[in-house]
Amino acid sequence: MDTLTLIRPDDWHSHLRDGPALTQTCADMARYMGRVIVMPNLVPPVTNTRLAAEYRQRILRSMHDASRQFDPLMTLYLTDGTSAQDIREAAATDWLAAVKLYPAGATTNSDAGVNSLEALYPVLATMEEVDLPLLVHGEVTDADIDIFDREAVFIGEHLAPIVERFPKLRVVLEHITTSDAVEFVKSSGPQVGATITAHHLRLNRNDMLVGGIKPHYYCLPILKRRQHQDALREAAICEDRSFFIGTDSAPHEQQAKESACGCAGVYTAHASLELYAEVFEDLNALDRLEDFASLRGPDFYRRPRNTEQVCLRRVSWKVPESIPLGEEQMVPLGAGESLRWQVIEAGAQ
Ligand SMILES: NC(=O)N[C@@H](CC(=O)O)C(=O)O
Ligand SMILES: [Zn+2]
Ligand SMILES: [Zn+2]
Repeated sequence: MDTLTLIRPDDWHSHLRDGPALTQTCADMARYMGRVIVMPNLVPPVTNTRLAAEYRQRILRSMHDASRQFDPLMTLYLTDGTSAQDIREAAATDWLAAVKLYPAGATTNSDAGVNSLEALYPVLATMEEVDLPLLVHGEVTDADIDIFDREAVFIGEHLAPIVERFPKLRVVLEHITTSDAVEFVKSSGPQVGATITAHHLRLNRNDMLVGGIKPHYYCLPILKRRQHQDALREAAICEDRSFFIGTDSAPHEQQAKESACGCAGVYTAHASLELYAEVFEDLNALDRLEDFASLRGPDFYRRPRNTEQVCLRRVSWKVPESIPLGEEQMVPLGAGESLRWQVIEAGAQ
């Protein structure tokens, strides 16, 4: 098989950043994606509908030069101060698609995140009532919990109680990294979904740490051991439709990652579909890629499936060593390496 045609995918978890960075991130998204769930972890964070509307306008403006447009679906950043009124205002729009929970201190730009989840239960009750999904960065931040255990502990201590207490609340456990997460999602009802990134499908912690530390593989939740990677690969191609695409493409300037204290985040938007296609091919499951990338997400979010198509061609091409990010440069996943599939540009279809 030398070409692969899919209904146009969507990216259900992406960081576009702001300002000059939008030129590159939006152009990359526009090449593949019909809709993008835009993460709200700007500085300052996107905590209400007005800020989200302004951010959305900046994104739409920076798409002017892109070959085509994607539909930015915005998210609200949950804080200790989020009110039921904030939730109702968000739910009244059709472009504010979800609310994002960052435990305070868990990841990049999460200082304004939630300190006590239990204190926000009234807000979660409103979200359940108005049917606004909760997206979760699922890691505890306790200093005495090992970084490799933080997702599993979060699931047991925080996520399971939420899912039990709010049975109709739609929840997405974002960028899952462990077999514990896979098992939890499988054992929950269809209101609990999970996104899986291309880098967590392709890499494990040996890739990051053996033979020298690779700062461009450092992201949160951190890459886990091989057995967990295998569980994610199995989940991505299994019959359970709760697992779907979400790249967590997260650009950082090269200097900020190649540093004594490097930032967490991996940029994959330059080749998102190609990176997933290689994994699915390695698993002999290319026929499952469309369901994962293009169908399950809209079904979970209760939005129409896209009607356009994208076409990939089997051709070897080399990922650039670095690409622009505003005035700076960033190192994308697979920099300098060859990929086996390439999306044929929209104009050439
Ligand atoms: N995944 C990451 O390692 N980083 C993300 C934040 C996030 O999604 O946790 C970022 O914004 O850089
Ligand atoms: Zn996250
Ligand atoms: Zn993210």
